[in-house]
Amino acid sequence: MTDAIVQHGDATPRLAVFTDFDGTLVDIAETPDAVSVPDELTEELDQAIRRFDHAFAVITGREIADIDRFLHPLQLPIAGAHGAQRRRVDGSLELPDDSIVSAAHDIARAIEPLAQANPNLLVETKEGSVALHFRQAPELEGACHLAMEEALVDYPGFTLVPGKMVIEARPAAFDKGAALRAFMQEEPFAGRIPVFIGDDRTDEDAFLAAQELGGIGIKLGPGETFARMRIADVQSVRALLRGLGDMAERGHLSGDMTEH
Ligand SMILES: O=P(O)(O)OC[C@H]1O[C@H](O[C@H]2O[C@H](CO)[C@@H](O)[C@H](O)[C@H]2O)[C@H](O)[C@@H](O)[C@@H]1O
Repeated sequence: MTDAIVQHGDATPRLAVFTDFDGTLVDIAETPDAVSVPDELTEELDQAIRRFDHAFAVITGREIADIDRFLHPLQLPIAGAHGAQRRRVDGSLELPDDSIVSAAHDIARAIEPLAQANPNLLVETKEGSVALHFRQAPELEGACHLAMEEALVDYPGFTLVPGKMVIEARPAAFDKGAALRAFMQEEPFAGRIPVFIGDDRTDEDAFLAAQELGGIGIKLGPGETFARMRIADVQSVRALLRGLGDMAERGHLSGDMTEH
């Protein structure tokens, strides 16, 4: 554990906690709509908000509206669509320009013929990004990458990001690290130690951002990573959030994670 987090006594470190959604707060499912959100998760997140004095946010590839639907009735601070959208603690929104939103729709239209020819592919059009899912047709991974590359030729402002059985196009100007930094400039995050927990390649920018700001990245599962710590699975993430929240409430911090 870093010196930054293990401090006891008078100098209690105050954490700003950020988590990814899919694969981190909930287990991966066959399709984006099929994820299961246990009631206890919303209760635990509600408790986390209070224990971290509202310095808690989700940074996700999904749209904000999607997370609101899954975590109803909670309305957390969220960076959605890989940071293209952001809802601050006070509820105010930063949304992408119309040109970005319409470019995402154009990219989705360009890849639609591939999805129509292969019903097991799924195009997810978001406000500012597009995902092409091949979880149910893994043999089409190469074709999906190719279709996305071709679709992006006319949109140099977009970049491709591979995820779990998905290839996504997002504006190059946004990523999860930039979203974390934006939150960290605002109350109640400012001045706290950032912790970011995620499981996927798109989370690497946020691991780096958290660590550059004096905090810690925690990677769920195997695979190369910039994160300095690892955690095993979704259940352990939820246990960690409960534990950190409990210790924040009691005024000191420690944890049960593996440094690598
Ligand atoms: O940043 P995240 O919160 O991890 O979101 C990343 C993407 O998650 C979703 O896709 C992934 O989860 C699906 C449900 O478990 C799974 O079926 C899919 O294969 C995964 O790639 C979501 O649909 C995307 O929009 C997010 O960008």
